[in-house]
Amino acid sequence: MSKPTLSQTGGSLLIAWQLKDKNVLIVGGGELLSKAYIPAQKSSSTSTPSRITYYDRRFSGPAEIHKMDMVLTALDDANRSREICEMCRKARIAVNAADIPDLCDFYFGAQIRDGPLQIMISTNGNGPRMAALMKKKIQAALSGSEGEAIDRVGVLRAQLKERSPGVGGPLGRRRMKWMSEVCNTWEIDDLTKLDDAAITKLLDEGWEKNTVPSPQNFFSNHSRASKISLQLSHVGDLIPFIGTFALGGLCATLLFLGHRHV
Ligand SMILES: C[C@@]1(CC(=O)O)c2cc3[nH]c(cc4nc(cc5[nH]c(cc(n2)[C@H]1CCC(=O)O)[C@@](C)(CC(=O)O)[C@@H]5CCC(=O)O)C(CC(=O)O)=C4CCC(=O)O)c(CCC(=O)O)c3CC(=O)O
Ligand SMILES: NC(=O)C1=CN([C@@H]2O[C@H](COP(=O)(O)OP(=O)(O)OC[C@H]3O[C@@H](n4cnc5c(N)ncnc54)[C@H](O)[C@@H]3O)[C@@H](O)[C@H]2O)C=CC1
Repeated sequence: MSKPTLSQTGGSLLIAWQLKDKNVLIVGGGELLSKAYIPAQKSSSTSTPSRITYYDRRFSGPAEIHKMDMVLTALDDANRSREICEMCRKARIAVNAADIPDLCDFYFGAQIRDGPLQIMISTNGNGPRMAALMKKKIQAALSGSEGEAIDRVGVLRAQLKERSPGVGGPLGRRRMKWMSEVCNTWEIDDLTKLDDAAITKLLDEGWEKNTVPSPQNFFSNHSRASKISLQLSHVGDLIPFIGTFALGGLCATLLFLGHRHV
């Protein structure tokens, strides 16, 4: 198998764009929109999420794209779509026109989502159906636990940064090395077992001691520790009986001594 190389025909910048606090305008979108974005929300404004505002009017001109961070057109009128793209280009707003790839600043891709895990497959406009097929192959190679594992790694990483804060420098390097080592040496299933208590333990026994325990040792200690505490609690259950025996023994001894005196 040959190593992947950068395509001679050019690629795209693949980024995870944060929509939070951004304004996105979708112009048009009948059937397409109802399938892809906001099913059945056009007719009932009460069920529209507050993040989405539906304007029941025709696109009026450049004022509509003012303050927009991104514009999508999904019209049954290709000429109007082209005009809107032109306006966006002038205003330097990123635009996507359904069905006119040549005019698009960006394309959508096939997506796999599992909690915080997002995989986008793009053929850069060459073969959308091929993107869908690649998605199936990648899905088949995933166990389904990756999203949960990444979620736990996210919590571990946040707590590590809270415990040892600061940007860059030797501490930053040490943090990155330790986190990488945890991710490299622990399997996906091991990472999913990192509940909040285990995360604290891993930071105490791993990070603080500048080591990364093997998951086998980490979890067997964990369960041995809980077995020992279980046994101790059984010993605790016996204390009343031991106490009774001791008291009985003491009484018997006193009686015996008393008898001897008589
Ligand atoms: C540029 C882009 C739109 C953009 O982002 O602006 C675009 C454009 C066009 N698609 C067309 C056709 C088909 N599109 C699909 C499917 C998908 N198309 C998607 C994205 C994109 N399609 C962007 C490029 C992405 C890339 O290159 O990787 C996916 C990945 C994601 C999504 O739709 O959100 C989604 C799969 C999602 C999934 O399964 O997960 C299928 C197959 C199917 O439905 O199964 C077919 C028929 C078979 C075929 O043509 O391959 C045509 C008509 C061509 C014609 O007339 O002949 C055009 C226009 C043109 O090419 O001119
Ligand atoms: N339906 C689908 O699955 C797909 C559609 N497309 C493409 O996406 C585009 C839209 O498709 P559909 O949603 O199916 O079409 P549609 O005909 O159902 O919806 C288009 C909508 O745009 C509105 N519109 C037209 N001119 C307008 C203007 N000036 N201002 C505001 N709204 C306006 C119309 O009132 C209509 O609601 C087409 O170019 C189509 O080829 C692409 C991929 C899939």
